Amino acid sequence: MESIKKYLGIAASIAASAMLARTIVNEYLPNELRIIVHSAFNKLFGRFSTNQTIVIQKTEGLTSNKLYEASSTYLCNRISPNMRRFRVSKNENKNSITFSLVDREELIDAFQGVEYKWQLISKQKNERMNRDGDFSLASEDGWYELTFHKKYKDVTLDSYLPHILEKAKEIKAANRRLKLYMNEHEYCWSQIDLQHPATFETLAMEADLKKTILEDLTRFIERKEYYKKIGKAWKRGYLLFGPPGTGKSTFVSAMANYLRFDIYDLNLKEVRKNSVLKRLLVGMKNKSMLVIEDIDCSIDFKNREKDKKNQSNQSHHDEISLSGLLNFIDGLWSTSGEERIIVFTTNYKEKLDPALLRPGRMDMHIYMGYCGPNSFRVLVSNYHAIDEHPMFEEIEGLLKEVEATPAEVAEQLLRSDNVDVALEGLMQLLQEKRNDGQGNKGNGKDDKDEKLVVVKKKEEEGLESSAEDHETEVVIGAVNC
Ligand SMILES: Nc1ncnc2c1ncn2[C@@H]1O[C@H](COP(=O)(O)OP(=O)(O)OP(=O)(O)O)[C@@H](O)[C@H]1O
Ligand SMILES: [Mg+2]
Repeated sequence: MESIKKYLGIAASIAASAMLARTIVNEYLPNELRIIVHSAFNKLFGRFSTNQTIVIQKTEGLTSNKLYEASSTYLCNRISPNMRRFRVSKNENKNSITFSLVDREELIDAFQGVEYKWQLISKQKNERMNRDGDFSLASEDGWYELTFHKKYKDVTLDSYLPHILEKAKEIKAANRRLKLYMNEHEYCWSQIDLQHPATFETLAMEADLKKTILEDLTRFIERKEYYKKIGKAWKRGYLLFGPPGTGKSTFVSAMANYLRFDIYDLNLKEVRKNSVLKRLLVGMKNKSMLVIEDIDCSIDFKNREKDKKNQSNQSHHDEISLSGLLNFIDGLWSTSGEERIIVFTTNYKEKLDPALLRPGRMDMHIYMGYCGPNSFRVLVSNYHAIDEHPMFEEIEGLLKEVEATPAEVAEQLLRSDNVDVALEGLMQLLQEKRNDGQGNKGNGKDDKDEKLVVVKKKEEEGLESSAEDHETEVVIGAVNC
């Protein structure tokens, strides 16, 4: 018993001395010397340790180490408020603040029940003294040390590190700035940052329809393997139709912000040849939306007979045509890219060629309608942050009677910061519309208002062989709140 006590006493004093030595090394030794002493410590005690440490170096030779970059991105989201010290910074090009580890501070992470300890070891390099006697630090080098129990080496290499790479990719995709591409100079896309703030929360639309659309988009994004299995290009088409000012373009931006997809806004009037169209479409990146606004006015798409004649006439055979567009959408382009959304907008669905509307091409037909009570509530909450007001009942009654677009309603709401004044103006506009007898609902012109109908569901054409295929053509003739 005495001897056990003696050994424990010795062990405790060795541990205490080791801790004291480690503190002295960390606090007082210069960087270079500290690294040498650390590696000697690790060699000595590593023999008895049950832990294993992976070193992830910032640079490998002259090139940067992708795993180091991914670890930094991943760890930035794992910084916990319990940590004693961490670093924050804001880059000019980013909207938000980024977090990162500070030298030697420990971060504990868990994955599949395994505990991981992360530590950043940084090393200043290229220290130079300038004329004033100050040091200028050209850059910072270093590495991460990732420590875990030896028995989890396989899990770490086979699952944890790939998980970090995957997560870092997702974080980067979520943080990147979206782009809006336009084909102003016939042959190529020019790009700007897409900064439209529209979201599905601020989009005035009947709640059930919004839910249906969001579910459809989410289902599409999650079905990569399914599309592969059935041998179908991973793309989906949406046709947005409805009067001017009902939010079709706003919807497109909300969709891009929700999916984190870039928008390719194709102006067909700039494209005169099928070959140019083909080049533009092939030049699109994955995770993107092809948008053709006002498809009915873009080009003479109505007359496919004329199309056929042009094709037989040599001098016209490369002229842009409906069949050219449809061929690319169906075939060549779809096989060369993934995660594509195609959106056509129009004020006049009835003017479109049936070939554009057939299932499999435009999978979902969405009617953007006049403003009803639900849309009004969304708009008034967007612009004045209120849920209730004594004037609501009367306004909602009027909205059921007359046709006012969300754009008209939004414009009135924006006219004053004083909600009473804004609502008064809106009420006047709606009363004038009613008294003029213009745009009255229920006059038979537009029987889609005030109802949400999922007209039919059926398997997509050309997929009869796949019994499991439940892709649906959902025609939503609907909407006004
Ligand atoms: N459903 C809506 N939700 C929120 N805001 C809307 C909605 N509809 C219209 N607005 C407002 O009206 C403006 C015009 O809407 P938008 O350009 O999206 O209409 P549109 O249907 O694309 O019209 P057009 O057919 O003329 O292209 C938008 O900037 C937005 O402020
Ligand atoms: Mg528009």
